[in-house]
Amino acid sequence: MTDDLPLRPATPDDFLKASTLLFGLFHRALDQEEQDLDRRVWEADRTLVVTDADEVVGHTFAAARDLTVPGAVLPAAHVTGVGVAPTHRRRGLLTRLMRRQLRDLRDAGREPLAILWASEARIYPRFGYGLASTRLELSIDTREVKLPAATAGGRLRAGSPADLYPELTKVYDTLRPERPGWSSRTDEWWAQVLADSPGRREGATERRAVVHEGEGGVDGYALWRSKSGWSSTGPNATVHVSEIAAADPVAYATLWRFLLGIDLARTVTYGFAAVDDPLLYLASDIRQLDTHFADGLWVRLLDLPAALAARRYATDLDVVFEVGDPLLPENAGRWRVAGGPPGATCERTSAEADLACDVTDLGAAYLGGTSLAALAAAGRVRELRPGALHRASTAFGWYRQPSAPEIF
Ligand SMILES: CC(=O)SCCNC(=O)CCNC(=O)[C@H](O)C(C)(C)COP(=O)(O)OP(=O)(O)OC[C@H]1O[C@@H](n2cnc3c(N)ncnc32)[C@H](O)[C@@H]1OP(=O)(O)O
Repeated sequence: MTDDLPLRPATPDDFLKASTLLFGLFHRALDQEEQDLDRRVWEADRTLVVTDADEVVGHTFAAARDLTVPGAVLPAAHVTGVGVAPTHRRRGLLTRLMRRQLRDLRDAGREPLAILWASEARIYPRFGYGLASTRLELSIDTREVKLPAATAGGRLRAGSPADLYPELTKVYDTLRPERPGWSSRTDEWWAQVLADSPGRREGATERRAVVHEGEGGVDGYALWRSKSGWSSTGPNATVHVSEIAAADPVAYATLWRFLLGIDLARTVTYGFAAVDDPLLYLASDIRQLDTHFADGLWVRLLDLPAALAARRYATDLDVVFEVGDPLLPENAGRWRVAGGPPGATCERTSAEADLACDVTDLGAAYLGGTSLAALAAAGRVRELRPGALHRASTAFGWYRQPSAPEIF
């Protein structure tokens, strides 16, 4: 019986078996270079495994990183590497792993929330994860899209990510505290972002970097690779952008002008455009960006009052939520969130509830991107006092949409 299989915190000895399991589950040939990089971020004491005899047949890891949320940067458990062996699937092992992980994280008290990227969007809502950020995947026809002409100077400098590493990290760290959805990166996590083993390239070049230097120094960068292509009508290469970040509009437009202008390329792809990405408003023809809407970060509140008191709100609010949370009953019940832009409190109350929802919905609304009003329109949040939804939904919003630049 699978239910009897031991589930326990990992030890360093489990890494190779767990890593081999995960390469297989994601249909990837084992890649030594990547496995070495994974080992650098993997923490045994934040990992759970299920074993069967000598084999690891289930795994989940919660990396300790910070996440930017509206108006704050908080510790967040970055859940990743979730998998169950095909020989053991659909017998409840994921359910056991998720339940135990939520309980352990909550009891440890280090992080008020957990986040993840889902391999399949149907998997995690049942564990209280709500869809908190979305993104646009772009496939841009470079001949059809023009950007406004450059209005200011600035210089582009190209190089390898390794050569430009200090500049990349500096720009990222400058921008990170303002962007809900961005995660802190140690050198080890940067190595994941820049991972570039030949097995990853799918016929494209190695990863390249370009930085923009404004008057005050480097203020933007892009990471990209390209893939050769020829058609009967001529050159048909593709530029794949993996990350682009800039501190100001000049740098951002200049980097995009560069990427869209690379000779012999006809298409530029980018999978992580924010749903309010400036490129949507810079491009001469938005349709030619060929946008495809996709899910991003899923958020799970571990400690509901701590999480709701830690973020900032766009307007004053005073609202009582009736919350359901079957997996972490400490979060269930009635909570009053009161305050405004400088800060809010979240306390248990016996007052009548204004809104009723599941913890999944508060996770979805947490980064300010998914509105409580939209969730109510979907029948997931219920308004119990007229007017409460309008006010709470406005307060939970934010001046920019969350956007997560990296699948961890
Ligand atoms: C954050 C991340 O790391 S995302 C990566 C997730 N991992 C993968 O996608 C790798 C390949 N897949 C797997 O390893 C496994 O199939 C898992 C981990 C997705 C599921 O593990 P299992 O042990 O089979 O899940 P378990 O038996 O606990 O299923 C729990 C419930 O979720 C449902 N479920 C599980 N996986 C899926 C899925 N891929 N699609 C839809 N429903 C699913 C089950 O049907 C079950 O529903 P029920 O309770 O109504 O019967």
